[in-house]
Amino acid sequence: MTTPVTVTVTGAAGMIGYSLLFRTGAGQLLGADTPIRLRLLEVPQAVRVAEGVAMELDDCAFPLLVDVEITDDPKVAFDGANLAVLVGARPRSKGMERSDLLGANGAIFGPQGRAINDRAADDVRVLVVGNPANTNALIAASHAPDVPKERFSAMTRLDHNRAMAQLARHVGVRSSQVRRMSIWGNHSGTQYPDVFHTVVDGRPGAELAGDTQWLTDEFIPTVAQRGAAIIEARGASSQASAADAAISHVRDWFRGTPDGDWTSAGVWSTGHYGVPDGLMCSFPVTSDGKGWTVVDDLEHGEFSRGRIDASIAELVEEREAVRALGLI
Ligand SMILES: NC(=O)c1ccc[n+]([C@@H]2O[C@H](COP(=O)([O-])OP(=O)(O)OC[C@H]3O[C@@H](n4cnc5c(N)ncnc54)[C@H](O)[C@@H]3O)[C@@H](O)[C@H]2O)c1
Ligand SMILES: O=C(O)C[C@H](O)C(=O)O
Repeated sequence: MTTPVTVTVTGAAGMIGYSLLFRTGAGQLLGADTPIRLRLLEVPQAVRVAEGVAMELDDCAFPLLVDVEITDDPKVAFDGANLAVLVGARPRSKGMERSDLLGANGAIFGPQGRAINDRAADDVRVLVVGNPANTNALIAASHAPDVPKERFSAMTRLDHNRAMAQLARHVGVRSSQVRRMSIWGNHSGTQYPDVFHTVVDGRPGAELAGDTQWLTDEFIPTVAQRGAAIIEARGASSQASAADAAISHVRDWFRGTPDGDWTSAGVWSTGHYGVPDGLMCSFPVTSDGKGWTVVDDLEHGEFSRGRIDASIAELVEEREAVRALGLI
């Protein structure tokens, strides 16, 4: 049997964890040929719930699931991790300012970044799901100086999938007929879902983008505000779709994106498209199974550029805020 891959999941007792862990056990994260050793990290008061989740994982008798360990200690959780999926985060509570939220999450993602640096396997890759995902990823990466920055990514795959579904519905095709969607910027209301470079049922998406009213009044706000709309409808944030997006993100990262297509992920910027260095910014990306590569040379008109710049400005603001708090 192949050597098991050690996967650490934080926030294992939470809602996304409850979807993600069972699909992981079933082999959907890394493929049906890869045995997995799971390490679950939770805060002390949620360890008992995580133990219950682990009991249910046992009861599935997943052939690929070699072992499940639960801990409240990041050093133990990330020991030997080949993949870390950082889901656990501090949600925004009533009356909490954005800077309070960034500060509270900094206190989580800083120490976790440090523990990944000190304890994880040499080939560790880290996906940050917990919000604010881009800036949490930036904080974690900043505390892991020995881990190459390109091994960290922030999840914008849910936005990507939402954009594919909305575009497919608008055109009247299946989402499998939409290729080359791109999410630019931050996983927030300022994100820019870009249809200009899509190919829809073999036709250039730029033709559809001619319908500026649909783009501006429907498509962009629907995608960018979808998380809030789900919270309003369910009374809880996206759970199954977020777990599904995490699965797709990891699968493409480890097994490669399909030929002729790309996906979207928040990655460490190194000057692509004029984005300042060292921001965890969403770009269109491909993977050869070893790592992400930003898709180069896409041209942007004024409409797109203005929106991309607005989202980058927000990422810069968040970086300044966590810098001012001494978190990076
Ligand atoms: N990037 C995205 O597209 C996306 C989509 C949906 C949700 N999210 C975010 O994902 C996060 C988790 O969502 P959820 O619905 O599972 O929330 P949840 O509140 O149900 O679960 C979060 C879990 O994290 C745990 N946790 C908190 N601090 C921790 C720490 N220091 N170490 C380990 N575990 C810790 C909590 O105890 C809780 O069990 C939230 O921040 C949410 O906003 C991101
Ligand atoms: O949890 C949220 O605030 C929303 C979430 O990031 C989402 O996009 O569904």
